[in-house]
Amino acid sequence: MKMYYEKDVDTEVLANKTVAVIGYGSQGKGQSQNMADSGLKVIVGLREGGSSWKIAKDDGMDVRTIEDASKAADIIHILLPDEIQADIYNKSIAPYVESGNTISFSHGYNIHFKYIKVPEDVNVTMIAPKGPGSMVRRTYLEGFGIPGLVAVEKDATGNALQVALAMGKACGLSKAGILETTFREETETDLFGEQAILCGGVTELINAGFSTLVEAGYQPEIAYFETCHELKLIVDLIYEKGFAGMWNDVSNTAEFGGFTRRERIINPDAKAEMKKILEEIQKGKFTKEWSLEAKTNMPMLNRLRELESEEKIEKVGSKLRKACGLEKKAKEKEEKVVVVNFNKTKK
Ligand SMILES: NC(=O)C1=CN([C@@H]2O[C@H](COP(=O)(O)OP(=O)(O)OC[C@H]3O[C@@H](n4cnc5c(N)ncnc54)[C@H](OP(=O)(O)O)[C@@H]3O)[C@@H](O)[C@H]2O)C=CC1
Ligand SMILES: CC(=O)[C@](C)(O)C(=O)O
Ligand SMILES: [Mg+2]
Ligand SMILES: [Mg+2]
Repeated sequence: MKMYYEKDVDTEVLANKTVAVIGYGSQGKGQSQNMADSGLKVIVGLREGGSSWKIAKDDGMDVRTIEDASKAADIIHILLPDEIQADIYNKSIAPYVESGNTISFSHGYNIHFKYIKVPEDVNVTMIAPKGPGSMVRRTYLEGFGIPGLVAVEKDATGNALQVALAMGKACGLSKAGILETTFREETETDLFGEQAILCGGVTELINAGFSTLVEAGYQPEIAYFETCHELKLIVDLIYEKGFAGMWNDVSNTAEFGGFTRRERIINPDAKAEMKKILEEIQKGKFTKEWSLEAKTNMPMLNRLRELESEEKIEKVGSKLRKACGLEKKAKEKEEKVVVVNFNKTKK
């Protein structure tokens, strides 16, 4: 399918249109600020009394209730947690959706698994950054951006793709490129990626390496630097120059050892398990499990969060990141967010 870059996208289609971003969390904050800084008319829909309300206000955003924002919008971009989108949509958005509006997402989950049903005369689109919300904003301010995905589930107005692409360009995604996909493909690959590689697989790999060294009697600090801290530096090389670029930059010793031992770690059993995880996503097993968990106040997720915070690597890592000022630097990066369009820096 097609890749779209800056030159391929015209934001004129959004001239005089109002985009209501519902939610001001990881994605909502970054995307709203980027779109506002790109000159779009952005309003933010939130629940009054929630913590985001003040944050968005302090950032200079036009903040309204979800209902009022939905009423005023031509495009309603839903950036709420996936597990609550359907309830909020049915209660606070659907009553105000008008013919010719666009309902937009950054993950296909609720449309693909049919939790949200949109009227026939309304566009259903997705513009999904392939990265965390904080990086959507940070890379935009650095004059670049992260890649994105675009999909159209329903084109009621005849220009749904152009609307979604224009939002992507305003979010800063078309510099790195926006790949056309489908709601099914984005949903299944995103769930697979975050479970098997990006969030689940990588933390388990790191922790297994860390505890192997600590249990063998090495200092926890050296285990942390070796298996966690340095991983970013290695992945940065892969991000910039591919596997070959990384292998070229590391020592021959690391290259020989890495090539000859890696398949003993990520072995055929690991690959077979990845296929099973993908199948559970495709067949709806994961979404059933997650829906039940979300409906019952997330007992398992809360317990797993607790156990994770008690992991030795978290304690050792936090101590080291604090001691070298890394945690402070990361916080400053988050706070140094300038909402250029309103010529305001965060108070
Ligand atoms: N996180 C990421 O990096 C990525 C996320 N996505 C997708 O983007 C979408 C948004 O994800 P993300 O940004 O992580 O979401 P967050 O969990 O960060 O969303 C938090 C926002 O949702 C609001 N919210 C939470 N609960 C409720 C509620 N019950 N009623 C009203 N508002 C509520 C919060 O407001 P309050 O302060 O009032 O609680 C806050 O503004 C999802 O579809 C996700 O899959 C896509 C790519 C990457
Ligand atoms: C950051 C991202 O792309 C994820 C992992 O898919 C998500 O947060 O859902
Ligand atoms: Mg993702
Ligand atoms: Mg995801």
